[in-house]
This record gives sequence, C-alpha cells and structure tokens, in this order.
Amino acid sequence: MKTIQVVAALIFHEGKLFATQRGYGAWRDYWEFPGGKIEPGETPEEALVREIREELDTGITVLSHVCDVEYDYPEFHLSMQCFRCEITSGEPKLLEHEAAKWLGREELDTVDWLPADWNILPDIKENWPAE
Ligand SMILES: Nc1nc2c([nH]c(=O)n2[C@H]2C[C@H](O)[C@@H](COP(=O)(O)OP(=O)(O)OP(=O)(O)O)O2)c(=O)[nH]1
Repeated sequence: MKTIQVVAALIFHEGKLFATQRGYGAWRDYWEFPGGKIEPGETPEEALVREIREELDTGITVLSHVCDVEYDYPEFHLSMQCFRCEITSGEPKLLEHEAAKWLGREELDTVDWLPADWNILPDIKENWPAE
C-alpha cells in the first residue's frame, strides 16, 4: 500500500488547541489538525510552515515534536508527525477549511476527528502545555 507522509500542527494559545474542519474531499466535515503532505526535499518542519501559510495565512514557529501516528486508511497508509507550534504572525484565516475551533483539554473528544487522529488524543493530553 502507498504510504503518505503528513505533518500536523498542534497550535496552542491560552491553553487551547486549534482544530480545523475539512471543507472538501472524501473526509469532508471531519476534524483534523492543520497541515498536509510533505513534499520531496522538504523537512517536516518546512512542510508544516508552508502548509500553515497556505491553509491559514499564518506564520508559525515549530517548537517541538509531540507524537506520531501510523494508520491504515483503505486507500493508503498514513504516517503522520505532529508538532507543537505557536503562531508568530497573523490571525488564522480559513482559506481551505470550513470551520475551526479552539478546544480545551477536556473538550478534545467533542468533535468528529479523522479516524487516525483518535489515536493521538491521549498523547496530546499528556503533553498539554502548562499555562
Ligand atoms: N492535515 C491533516 N491530515 C490528516 C490528519 N489526520 C489524517 O488522517 N490526515 C490525513 C488526511 C489526508 O489524507 C492526509 C493529509 O493530506 P492533505 O491535507 O494534503 O489532504 P488531501 O489529500 O486532501 O490534499 P490534496 O491531495 O488535495 O493536496 O492526511 C490531520 O490531523 N491533519
């Protein structure tokens, strides 16, 4: 099966985590962390900075690696790396997503995540930054 390499941004601000709702494609309306596929020649961090600029028109700093997930979708194998990030310029604008929410630690399971993402919620809770 084909593997796709994806990076996702865990953007924290004032104790909350930014989640976005997919606006198109097979998994439309499901929730995810902004990000996308790594392109040839990019580091994961470079891919994340590019994707967040494209999707949210926002500058970020990638702070640290938090967790990875491997997941078999019917059409491909997902290999996703998640990084804690902070916004360094601009307010997020939804250029590709249909909605976004800032979720508190205890609200993480209140949205319909993409299937792979349920597996990383415990890691994210464990690594929730102290305010
Ligand atoms: N960005 C992101 N993608 C995720 C998450 N969880 C998860 O399973 N994925 C999957 C969905 C997509 O198949 C893939 C990300 O690729 P992408 O955002 O470029 O999605 P896409 O295939 O619609 O993009 P494209 O080919 O149209 O450019 O990873 C997540 O939390 N964030």
